[in-house]
Amino acid sequence: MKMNQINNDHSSSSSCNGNHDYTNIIYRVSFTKMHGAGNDFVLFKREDIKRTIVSNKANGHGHTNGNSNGNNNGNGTSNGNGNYSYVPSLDELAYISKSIANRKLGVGCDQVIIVSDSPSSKSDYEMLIFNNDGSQAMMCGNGVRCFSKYITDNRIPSIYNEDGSINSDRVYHDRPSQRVHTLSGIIITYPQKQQHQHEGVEEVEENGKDNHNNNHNNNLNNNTQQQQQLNKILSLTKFIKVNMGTPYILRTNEERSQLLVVDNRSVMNINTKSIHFMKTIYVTPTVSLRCVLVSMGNPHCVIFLKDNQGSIADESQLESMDISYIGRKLESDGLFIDSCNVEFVSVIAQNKLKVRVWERGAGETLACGTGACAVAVASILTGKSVISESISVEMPGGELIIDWNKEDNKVYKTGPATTVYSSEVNII
Ligand SMILES: N[C@@H](CCC[C@H](N)C(=O)O)C(=O)O
Repeated sequence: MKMNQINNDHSSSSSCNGNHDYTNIIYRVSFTKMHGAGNDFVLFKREDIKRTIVSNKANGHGHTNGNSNGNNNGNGTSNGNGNYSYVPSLDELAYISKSIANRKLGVGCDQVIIVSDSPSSKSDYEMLIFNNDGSQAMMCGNGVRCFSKYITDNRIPSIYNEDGSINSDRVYHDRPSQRVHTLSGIIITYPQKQQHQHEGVEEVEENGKDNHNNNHNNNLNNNTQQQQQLNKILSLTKFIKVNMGTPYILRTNEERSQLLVVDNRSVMNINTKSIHFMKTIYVTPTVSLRCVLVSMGNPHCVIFLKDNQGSIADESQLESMDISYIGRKLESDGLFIDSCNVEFVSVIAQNKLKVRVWERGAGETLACGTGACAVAVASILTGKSVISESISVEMPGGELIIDWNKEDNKVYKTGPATTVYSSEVNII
């Protein structure tokens, strides 16, 4: 479920009797740029996309209308000047995401995250994810923390009340947890759980209400201003905990055909025998790698450098090694049912791992949330880490804390979500 072929003709022109006909679609999107440990995102609500169609075909003069082109019949209502707020198709979302994610011609990001209404009362919101190559992703661990902060900061109401009834007045309720529908199932975030770093720092009201006399006021104002600035800085980053669900063994193409398994994954727990997930993969005719294959809702191929000494690099070379060659090679290896993300790991201590990631559809990123979970699970399964304690996964952009809970067999991840700025972008 990775690639959505982008099949849009977003502009067209033809020449007949010397006349030049054209139709152009222009999208305007209000967005927020965020990142989670350096894995960067552009977030917006589905309804924040406005579309204008500019055409001279109807009367030979410049003309705008609200009709969509042949491939994408979006629905919408015009405000009279050709600007349309409407429901874009999945093809259009892929096209828009790829354009926005372009680091030279757009805003630039690893993934685009689109906030949508939940498809059922079982969840509160829906999160759509597109990699920067325009392919749709099933899950994004860093993205879901940013999603959760974006919902809370912008007080975006769910269309469902907590009891499952329709929230017809669209009233926002702060919830201790948010159920986020993704292509790989429902992920639960805990937006108010401040953990690590800024825990316990008090926030004051913006207008500093408790000023009583003038002398006192100046000091208080200074303090209040400082405090307000601190609040602003603190509110830019929040530490959010996420229940990332159950880890799975990732099945290969061969296994799927041999075992006739319908799904490309099967559930795993701490007792899972290593035979199921350890694989030897040839990256050249003479170089093979021992990998652990894990699904955290999306596919991961975890390579511990210490298990592959002499093959690609020593553990001490993690920071300097070129991961793009093997990353690309594995991403497109026929072994995988739908490509994969690749993690390169150095074990610093029992529960401290250093990781670099090659993401399918995005290349090397500064961090990967699902990747950090997959690495922690792989480390426990292969006896390098212990399950009863938190595992620190350090990536080039920051640290994520992972806990695999033996009781419910779920993986919990805590890490930062940071707001960078909000703006608007045109896509032509
Ligand atoms: N950065 C992500 C994962 C994004 C999707 C991935 N590239 C895929 O296609 O599976 C994360 O933080 O998990």
